[in-house]
Amino acid sequence: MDLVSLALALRREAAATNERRALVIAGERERGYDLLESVLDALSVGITETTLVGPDDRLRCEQVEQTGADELLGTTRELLVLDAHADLQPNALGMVVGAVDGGGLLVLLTPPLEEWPDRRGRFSESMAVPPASLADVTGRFVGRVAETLRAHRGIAIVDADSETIVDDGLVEPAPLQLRTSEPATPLERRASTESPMRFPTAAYEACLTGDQADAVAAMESLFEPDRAVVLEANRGRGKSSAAGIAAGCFALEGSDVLVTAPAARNATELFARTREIIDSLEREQPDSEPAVDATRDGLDVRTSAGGRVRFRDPDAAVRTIRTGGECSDRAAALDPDIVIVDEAAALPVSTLEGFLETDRVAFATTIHGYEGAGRGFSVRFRDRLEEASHEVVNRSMTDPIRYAAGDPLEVWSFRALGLDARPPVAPLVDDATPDRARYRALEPSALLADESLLREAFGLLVQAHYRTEPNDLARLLDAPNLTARALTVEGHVVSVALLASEGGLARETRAEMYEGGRVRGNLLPDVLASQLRDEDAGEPSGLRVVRIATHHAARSRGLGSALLERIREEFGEEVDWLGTAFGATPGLLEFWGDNGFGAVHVSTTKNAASGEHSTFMLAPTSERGRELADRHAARFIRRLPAFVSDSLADVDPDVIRAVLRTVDASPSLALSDHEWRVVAGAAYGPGRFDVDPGPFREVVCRGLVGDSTPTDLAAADERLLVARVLQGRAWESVAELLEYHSAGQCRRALGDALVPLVEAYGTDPALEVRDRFS
Ligand SMILES: CC(=O)SCCNC(=O)CCNC(=O)[C@H](O)C(C)(C)COP(=O)(O)OP(=O)(O)OC[C@H]1O[C@@H](n2cnc3c(N)ncnc32)[C@H](O)[C@@H]1OP(=O)(O)O
Ligand SMILES: Nc1ncnc2c1ncn2[C@@H]1O[C@H](COP(=O)(O)OP(=O)(O)OP(=O)(O)O)[C@@H](O)[C@H]1O
Repeated sequence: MDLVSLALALRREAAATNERRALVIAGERERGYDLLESVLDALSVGITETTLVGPDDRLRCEQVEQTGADELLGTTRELLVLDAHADLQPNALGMVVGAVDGGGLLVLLTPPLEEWPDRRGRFSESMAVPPASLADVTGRFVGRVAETLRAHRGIAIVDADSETIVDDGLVEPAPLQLRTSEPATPLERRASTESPMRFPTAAYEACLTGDQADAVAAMESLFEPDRAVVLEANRGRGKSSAAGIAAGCFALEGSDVLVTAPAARNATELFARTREIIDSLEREQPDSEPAVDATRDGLDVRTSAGGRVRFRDPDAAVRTIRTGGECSDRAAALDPDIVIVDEAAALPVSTLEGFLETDRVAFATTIHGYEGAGRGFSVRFRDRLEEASHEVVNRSMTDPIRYAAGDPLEVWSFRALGLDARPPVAPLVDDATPDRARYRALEPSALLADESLLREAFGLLVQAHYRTEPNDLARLLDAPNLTARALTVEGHVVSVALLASEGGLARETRAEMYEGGRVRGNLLPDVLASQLRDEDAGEPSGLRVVRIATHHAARSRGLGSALLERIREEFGEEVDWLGTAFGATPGLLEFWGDNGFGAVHVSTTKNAASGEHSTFMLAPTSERGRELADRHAARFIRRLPAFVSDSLADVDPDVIRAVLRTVDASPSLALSDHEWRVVAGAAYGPGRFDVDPGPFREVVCRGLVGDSTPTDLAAADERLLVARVLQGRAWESVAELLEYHSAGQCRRALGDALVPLVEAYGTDPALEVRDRFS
């Protein structure tokens, strides 16, 4: 068989099964393009159905760079060509495979497969983090891709240089078994369930799979108040469409449905289904007005029953819900009846929480995305959803829509990119304890040799962290600055940490950082040098815990702490410090604080993904590390009063309290006699905080920094001291935030909260004031 016949045979097979096939053309690049041209001529796929992903615009079709492959998300092509000669971006590979339609073909242009792992492209360069260089970056990830291409079905491999077919990739599917009965249609499936059908039958006729019908049926529960529906699915299972069909049905009933998603373009499929169902049902009613698109982009659809489906970006959507009818913006003023959040996993948890203020809400979320295997939704938001008053209806969707179940390219890409990596099932680890656990390194070679170890370790990292992507798997295997450690029980991973070497930088690199230049990796030295203006911060060497996770079935038993302890034992002699940076929550700050990490900085802006401010922490392991940590802790407490009232004024007071508690330094307190009289006057007498906040801030910092907080200070007092004194929030907003009846009550409470601080630190003039008023 020649290459053209092979390509035609692959396409035929793909079309017959509604699966996808891949053709790898491996060899010299120009030769590969020559062969590709002949394949394209023979396949005669339309230009609009073909895309080349690669560095040069060489074919007569759309072309995008690998770094721009996210344009393909949510779209499909019959033919996708990925030119991986000069570079392979792991995330792009995932997105490209995801965009091949059922019946379609993926063509990969690669160097000779045996040489491919030795090539270094832009992605490899991005892993050359100083002091390491490109020569230290390995090619294991590409080796894994090549090996899995060889091993998986449905993937043909052609040697372009010798023009030989190494593997024809044909699966030769058995002819379809004669079925004794036709499977139920989505409508029949819905009709066969016990619950009465509340959407019109057309809604179920519009569904493409039984799973989708189940999802639409779950959405019917939003007819009742206090319901939250969660639709979880891999990509391309039709969850957005299910939500769109349901939105249309509610609007046909006269409801106002607000749809939100990270970006308007994410909502196009949803609105397409909404419009289809509304158009089809309104056409049946002779005297009805047609659905009106009030906006040019089609993201506002109305029905003759007065219903509406409209898009708002997430922040505007939350504002709409919070302000309800009191909003001055007329368009936003309408309080929606139902809110649908699409691609919820890509939104910050703080934004998601805002949607819980509405009583009928649906979240559609991707489990294994091609752009990332993010599970932020399940990791962080699930608990909060369970605590809310809504009754939660969960549906997961597994039947793919764009191609048949069991499609070989999905199986291959999930394996090669770790997209379906999962932690061990709970029963395997739920009796894990620190003394039964074994500490082990997860060397790349060991991970490659043991697929189940790799799946468990990477799966745990994915599950624990919002947006762990194929790029992260590649980094784990190839980046010279990264390493991983785990605790296992009976061979199963129960706790895992990803570690990055940082610091140990040459003088020139440090100077570059200090002068604002971009130096790869080295997050902590970079923040300390470029933002906190410490040119020497990159000199000591350190180990940053990039990510740590304990299996959810074994948390709070000391495993995470034990893992950190073992890491400290192993690396303590080699490095000067351990460090970490993460989206600050009170619980996590407590975990790190208990493990000897002290905060030295909090980012001035929120992390776009987590919606939280990052905290930077150090735990010294040598004298040099101690000097670095002490210097930054001392500077941190010095700048705290001004810093918190400025950049951190909107942060949750509990986060600020937790940050302060971890700081490894004690602020000095040098108020003048007069200043002490002012503070004591507000604590015991008619004095006022707002006429001279400076001395109060110093006293409160002294009280809340470190772990020697006066014991009679209650948590509620601490919150008030943070919100009013340190953050400088107005009385009214503090009263509202902390649920005081009035600003006046809040004022009086502040006086009381100051008392333990004056008792603990006040000098004689302060005590004289106290005695005078008591
Ligand atoms: C750089 C980073 O990776 S930061 C991100 C850390 N990872 C995650 O958030 C992933 C999800 N969480 C986890 O996997 C785990 O909770 C870890 C890794 C944070 C802690 O692992 P564990 O094995 O539970 O740690 P360990 O048992 O030693 O300590 C638990 C203590 O940490 C604190 N803690 C940790 N996380 C939380 C939290 N989310 N909320 C409240 N307290 C917490 C508590 O003090 C807890 O003790 P408690 O349960 O008695 O109240
Ligand atoms: N009921 C339907 N009618 C017509 N087309 C549909 C239907 N359901 C899904 N599709 C098509 O299948 C593809 C995947 O559907 P959809 O975008 O709803 O899935 P998804 O699970 O949200 O996937 P993704 O996460 O990739 O957005 C889309 O191209 C969509 O047009």
